[in-house]
Formats: sequence, C-alpha cells, structure tokens
Amino acid sequence: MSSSLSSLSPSSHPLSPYGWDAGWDAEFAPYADQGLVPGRVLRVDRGQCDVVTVDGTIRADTEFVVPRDPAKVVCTGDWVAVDPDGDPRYVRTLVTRRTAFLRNTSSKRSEGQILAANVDHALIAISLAVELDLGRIERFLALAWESGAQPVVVLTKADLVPDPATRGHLVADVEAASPGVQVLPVSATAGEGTDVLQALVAGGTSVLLGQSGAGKSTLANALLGEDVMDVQSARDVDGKGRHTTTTRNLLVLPGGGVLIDTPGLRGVGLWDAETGVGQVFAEIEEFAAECRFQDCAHEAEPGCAVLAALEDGTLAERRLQSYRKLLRENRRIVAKTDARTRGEIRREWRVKQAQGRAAMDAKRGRLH
Ligand SMILES: Nc1nc2c(ncn2[C@@H]2O[C@H](COP(=O)(O)OP(=O)(O)OP(=O)(O)O)[C@@H](O)[C@H]2O)c(=O)[nH]1
Ligand SMILES: [Zn+2]
Repeated sequence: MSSSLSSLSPSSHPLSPYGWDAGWDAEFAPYADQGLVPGRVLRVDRGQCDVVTVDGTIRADTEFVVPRDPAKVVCTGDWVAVDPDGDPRYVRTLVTRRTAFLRNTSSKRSEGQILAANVDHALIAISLAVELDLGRIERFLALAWESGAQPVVVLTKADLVPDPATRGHLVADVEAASPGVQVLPVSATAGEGTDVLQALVAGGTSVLLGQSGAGKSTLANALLGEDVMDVQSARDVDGKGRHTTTTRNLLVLPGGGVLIDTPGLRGVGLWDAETGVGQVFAEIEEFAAECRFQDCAHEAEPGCAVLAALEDGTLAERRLQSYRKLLRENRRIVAKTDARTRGEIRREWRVKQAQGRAAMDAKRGRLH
C-alpha cells in the first residue's frame, strides 16, 4: 500500500485535502520505505490520537513517540508515520514540523504545551465592534510570527462600521501596526470579505486566534459553510452561561484548506516570542541596525537611530512604547519558564533519589 502511495503525484493524493503536498511526500519517503503509512493527527487524547490516513480515520496509540520534551508531544496538525495495520495501530514517528504553536510556557502544566502543528496561516480575529487595541494586535502578531505561520489580521463585524471613511481609518491604523501582514475587513453576517478569506485559507492550514467574542466561531462557520462551532449568543456577552467552544479538531474546508480549532489556542497569552516581537516591529529593528552601539537599548545612547527616528517623526512614539512593553513582558515569561524548568528537574531528581533509596532498602531487606 505504502509503495503505491508514494508513486502517486501529491496533488492526486487522497490526503491532499488534509494538506499533503510534494514537500511532505519527500519528507515521508524514508518512512514509506519502512512500510509505514502517512497520516495527519486530527485530535489527541490520553495517549491515543485520531489520525486520518488513506484508509480513513484510525485510532492510533502514541506509546512509541512519547518524548521527554513536552514540545515534541504529538498534537493536532502533526503528520505522523503509522503502522500499516495492527490493533491497535501505533504512531511510529512524528514527521518534522514546519511550524508549531506553543502554549504560554509560564503555564503550570508542562503537558499539552504544543497546541497546533504545521499551521500556515494564523488568522487573528479582531472585532471592529469594540475600540481597537493595537497593543493587543501586536501581541497576537508576535506569537503568530513566533510559530512560523503567516499572520493575517481579520477585522470582524465590519458590518458594524458601514462608513467607508471610518473603516478606512481603522484599517490604516491596524496596517501601520502590522508590517508584512494582510489586513482584511470581514463581515460574516453580511457575507462581506469572506470570499477573499476563503481564497486565502484555501492554500494550507489555518488557525483562528483572538479574544473571546471576537467572532472566531462565526468565521469558522462561514468558512465551513455550516454551523459546526458554538457561537455565543449576543445576550451572553457578559460571559455568564455562555458556551465555550469545546470542539478540538482539524477540519477540511469545503473551499479548500484546513482549519484547526483547539480550545487552548483560544486563550493564548504571549509565548517566548522574542523573535516574533522583532518581526512585528520590523521597522524598529531596521532602525536599530543603524545604532552606533550593537547592544543599544534605545534609551539615551549616543548615535541611537531609533531615538533619531522618533525625533524626526519616522517612528511613532506608541510603536516604540509597545515594543518595549512586549519585550519586557516576554523577558518576564522567559525568566519564569526557566525557574519552572529548574524546579521540575529538581523534583525529578528527588523522585529518582527516593526510588534509588527504596531499591537499596529492598535489597538490604532481602539480604538480612
Ligand atoms: N454584527 C456582527 N456580529 C457578529 C459577526 N460575527 C460574529 N458576530 C457576533 O459576535 C458574537 C461573538 O461571536 P463568536 O463567533 O461566538 O466569537 P468567538 O470569538 O468565537 O468567541 P469564543 O468562542 O468565546 O472565543 C456573537 O454574538 C456573534 O453573533 C459579524 O460579522 N457581524
Ligand atoms: Zn538605539
């Protein structure tokens, strides 16, 4: 089965609706040679996962791919090599990821740190129904860049801003905060802009990020062409008794592309996204490259190109402040993570020591 599989051209591959392409085909070749079959992970729970393969969706055991590093745990969106048959079938290898979304590493739990793998587009849903918070957009952009996915800002509920001039200003403000990113006003209710979004997501795997109430479920339903996601009803905007989306899934979109919607992704904080932060503030990094000192903090240093840009108005004060704030916040998270990891290592040590002692005691008991 596997040998005939790899001889198929990737576009005619039965898994191409799930994102299989020539790249994955090449990446998978060594596993195909071992007689393994490819599959994409739809969901993971308690050591098992649902994997879509050419034989349909199978249940597979992840026992053989349990890593020490929680960031390498099999997750939704992963491509894996599974046994061609058997009961249960086993995941044998995790195919190297192209991109990955990691949970805020300051979270207490170390398991489930990886939220989604092999995401091409991160759709950041920002509601036009409330006042724009550019700082929040920049924060989402940072973690999207950090994952390796291409961010897209979707300005939702555009029907609530019908005046073209007002809408134009809002879009321009968001664009200024999002270099290198497409900003797309969409109204799911009026069916406006959804076709553009549909075309955009058709070429890969997407996730939806954004605050609660930003309109992610509504967008997902618009892309899916049916009501798969729970949409919170308007009178529940205070959050009381509202449905939280529990579907954890990878869905094939009828217009092409794949949508991953996991609950963890919805409540995202900022990851250790230092490189991501740099990309969000690309223009600041460009100025910084011109600073006289390589380690310039852009505070009061002589020959600081960032401060010069601020002075002559090429750089907006708000952007620099936002940049500093995100970097500070990110450093705090990283520091916390390091402390947590050290704590974990110490705990592991103690457990091992206790086990060693127990083994020694047992031995002595036997000797006496
Ligand atoms: N006017 C208008 N309202 C919208 C639009 N899209 C979503 N809404 C409303 O916004 C509210 C929140 O939408 P949801 O799709 O549930 O938001 P969400 O981001 O999925 O929220 P969580 O599930 O809590 O993360 C609902 O009352 C929707 O009806 C739109 O295009 N126009
Ligand atoms: Zn400087």
